[in-house]
Amino acid sequence: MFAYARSLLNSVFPKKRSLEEDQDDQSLEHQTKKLKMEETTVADTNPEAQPATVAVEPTLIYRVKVNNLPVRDVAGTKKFLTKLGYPRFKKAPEWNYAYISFNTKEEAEKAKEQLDGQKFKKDILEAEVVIATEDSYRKRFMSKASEKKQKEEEANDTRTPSEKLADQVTPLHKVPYEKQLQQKERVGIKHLSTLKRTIANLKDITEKGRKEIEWARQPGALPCPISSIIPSPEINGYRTKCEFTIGKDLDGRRTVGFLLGLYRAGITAVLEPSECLNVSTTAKRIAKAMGDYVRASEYDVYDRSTKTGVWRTLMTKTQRTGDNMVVVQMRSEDLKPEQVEAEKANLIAYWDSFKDKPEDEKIVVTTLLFQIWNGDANGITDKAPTEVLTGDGYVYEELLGCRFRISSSAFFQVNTPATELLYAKCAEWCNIDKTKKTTLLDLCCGTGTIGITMAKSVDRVVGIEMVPEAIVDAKANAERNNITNVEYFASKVEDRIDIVTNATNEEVVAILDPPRNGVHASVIRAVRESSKINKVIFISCDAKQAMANFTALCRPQSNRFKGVPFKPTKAISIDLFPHSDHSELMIEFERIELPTEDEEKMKENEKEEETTTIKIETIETTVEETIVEAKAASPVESVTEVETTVETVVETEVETQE
Ligand SMILES: C[S@@+](CC[C@H](N)C(=O)[O-])C[C@H]1O[C@@H](n2cnc3c(N)ncnc32)[C@H](O)[C@@H]1O
Repeated sequence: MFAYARSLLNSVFPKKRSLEEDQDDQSLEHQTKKLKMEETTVADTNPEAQPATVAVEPTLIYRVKVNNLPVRDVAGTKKFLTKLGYPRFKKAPEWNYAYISFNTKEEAEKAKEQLDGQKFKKDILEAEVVIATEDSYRKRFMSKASEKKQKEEEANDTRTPSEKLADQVTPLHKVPYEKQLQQKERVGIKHLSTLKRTIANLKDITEKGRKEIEWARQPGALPCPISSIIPSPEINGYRTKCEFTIGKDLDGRRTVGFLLGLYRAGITAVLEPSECLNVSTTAKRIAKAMGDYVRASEYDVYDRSTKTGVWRTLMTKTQRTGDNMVVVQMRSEDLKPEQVEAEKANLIAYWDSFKDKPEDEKIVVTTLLFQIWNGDANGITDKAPTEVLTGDGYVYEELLGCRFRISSSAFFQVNTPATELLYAKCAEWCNIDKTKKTTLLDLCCGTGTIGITMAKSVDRVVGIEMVPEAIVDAKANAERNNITNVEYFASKVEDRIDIVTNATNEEVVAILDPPRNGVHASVIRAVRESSKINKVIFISCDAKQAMANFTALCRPQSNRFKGVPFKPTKAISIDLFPHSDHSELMIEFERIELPTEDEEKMKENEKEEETTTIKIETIETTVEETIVEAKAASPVESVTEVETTVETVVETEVETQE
């Protein structure tokens, strides 16, 4: 009888689901499972990981080996390294060390500096930078079984080499564009829900901290609204920058194109990009013409395994203004200076000859650059100078009514029409109040595009960028577009956090458009501590990797993260990379508003009164409903008995709840 009444009550007072249960609801779980697969590919073929090569090109892996870690305590190590900004590492339980991978030597050295000498548990950590070839790295971490499986898969692979290359460079090329967009939209949703869950599940949070992350503890999967993905206006041939390898194809013929990504007995095959949908017709034509040139050359192409040969890399920047930059890289160790000079003259004459060709073969190279590189790393490098052979050494691009100069080493988004949509949306979200004096912090500003296109609606723009050539471009770009309220700093943002911290004006808005792995944690700390910044627009081309930044921006205040935290308020994905599995995710973060002490007290009182009233009202209704239901469902029992029992249970409920 009592159980019956209890079950009736349970149907009216359902057991409260935890927030975690709410978040993990069926549909999301299903979505997450589906997305797990996508997630793995995101990390492997990120557009900015290999912005120029498109194909998987890196041959050197930069890792930091962290020694003196506790054996077995992987969870503790994860907590410790995540706190320092390194959530991804490799450690087997029996190792007393871990490996953290980086894209560049500089990043690895920085991490080494940070980790070396840190105290963890009872030990002082020792960190060292380890550089390995991708091949040896793969062997080190690939088990015999997976190596065998891969070999079997390769043997059963019936695709032509061109198809393999297309699958590698543009993995979604067979998926209808509408479906690609749906897939990318789901990825954005998944990242947002991960952010919410990560914040909600943070451990050791004080009562005050809980209030700061109240938004993450609300029911529902998403922390903020996400708008429909913005498609790319152009879906084929949109890439303005490509970096091609000069090597040999599967038949040993000298070829200019992308690495097929297969290593067979030290041989790396290069294939023409003819089937790659994202490469522009001009870039394909340039690659083909350079192929003809190296085939006719008396010098061989560079061989990565023996480190011999001459022709190494070709980079193209093909803008919609009609400007085309070609950068040719060679190894000169075996050549005499006069042979190098003769080759430069040949290249000038060669590219010049394409200006007068029939329309379908015509190539107008507006600037030709040349780089000598005898080092190991592959690709155009900033460690060697680039010589301008023809033109002024720049290409120019039009974007949102402004004209931008781009040098060979400067970053510029590779899909111009989609970038216009991204920046226009970013400006809309900045929602600049023109009656107020606003400073716009353009962090990781590249050639200054975002700040310059928005400069007229703000009082001041401050741009920080680590590539000095890009800052020279940014200054020239501001001048060219008659923008006078900008200031630029050639530095890593983390080395000039004073600029972030000291930014003052009536309003300060920060736009963070970092590389795929985000910014150093100190930048996020500076943004949080700069009380004038109330809005951050974060543009990320790899939200999975930027998650540590998002979390750092939103986590409650602590000794390490001071300053009132932010919360995500809206988000949108923009597809800058059709046929690849990447897109940009833009998130608006706003500083949370904490109630004052008085407001807090008033709220508490109101809440208490409200809860009591609601509970009493609910209980009254419940008693009535329950009695009616009980009467209907229990003809054999005495109605009075049912009434009494139900009332007893309700009273007990009231007592416990109050
Ligand atoms: C995704 S790009 C964005 C550039 C620019 N906002 C644009 O849209 O053209 C990232 C830029 O951050 C720069 N960068 C990378 N790490 C940096 C750091 N630690 N400090 C400052 N700039 C950095 C890169 O050189 C690159 O220009």
